[in-house]
Amino acid sequence: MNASPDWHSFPSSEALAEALAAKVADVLESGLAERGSATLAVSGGSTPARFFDELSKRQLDWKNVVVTLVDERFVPPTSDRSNERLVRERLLQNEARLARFLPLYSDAASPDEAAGLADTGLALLGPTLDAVVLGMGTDGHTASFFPDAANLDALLDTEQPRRVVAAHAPSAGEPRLTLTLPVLTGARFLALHIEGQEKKAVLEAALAPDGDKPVSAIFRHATRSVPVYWAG
Ligand SMILES: O=C1O[C@H](COP(=O)(O)O)[C@@H](O)[C@H](O)[C@H]1O
Repeated sequence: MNASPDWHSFPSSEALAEALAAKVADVLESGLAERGSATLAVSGGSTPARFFDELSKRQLDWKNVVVTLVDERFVPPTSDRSNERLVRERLLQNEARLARFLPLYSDAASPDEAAGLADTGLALLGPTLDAVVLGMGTDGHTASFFPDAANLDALLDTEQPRRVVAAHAPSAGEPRLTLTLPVLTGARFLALHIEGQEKKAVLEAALAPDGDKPVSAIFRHATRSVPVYWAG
């Protein structure tokens, strides 16, 4: 299916962060009410920090929420490139300090071994994540689906049995660990959070009928409409 983007545009990053935090908190609240626990996978990079600040202040039964990452750089959490570090510093604070965190990174001998360990951990969260918030780079990558990833076909395989795999792409800077396409598109709530005119133009091109960026695959294979949270 080709999921239509559902644009939510905001005049500022602050307004976006508040609205996205309210929506994600609602989704987690529903998961908690229906199943007694809820799962959330968030992206790293520079965009989500304000959203994390807002979400961390929401009143929820956080001790029954598991937070994990959409993708991670193969660096320890002490690195300023670590997505885990960002989540610990900006999301697992305030009310959300009680949430459990499932890292993708581990001190394994290789990214592939770390991905195997993270895959086992993710399986314990059940087949369907409650909420996933993706980001996107100006090259059209989302998660760690980089256009030049050597294993892009495996990352974007709709039948991929693994939940987490390693990604090796020269443009990524370091090896990555990433959730795979079926885990992301199968989430009960899946949103894309982008900011700025440049990313808007990249996404519009990716969503054109001939769009062929990694992020295009998300919309092509999502099972329901994907809200795009955008601030100019
Ligand atoms: O490398 C990454 O980049 C994307 C986008 O990051 P941003 O800095 O442009 O917001 C992010 O979604 C992904 O999680 C991260 O690992």
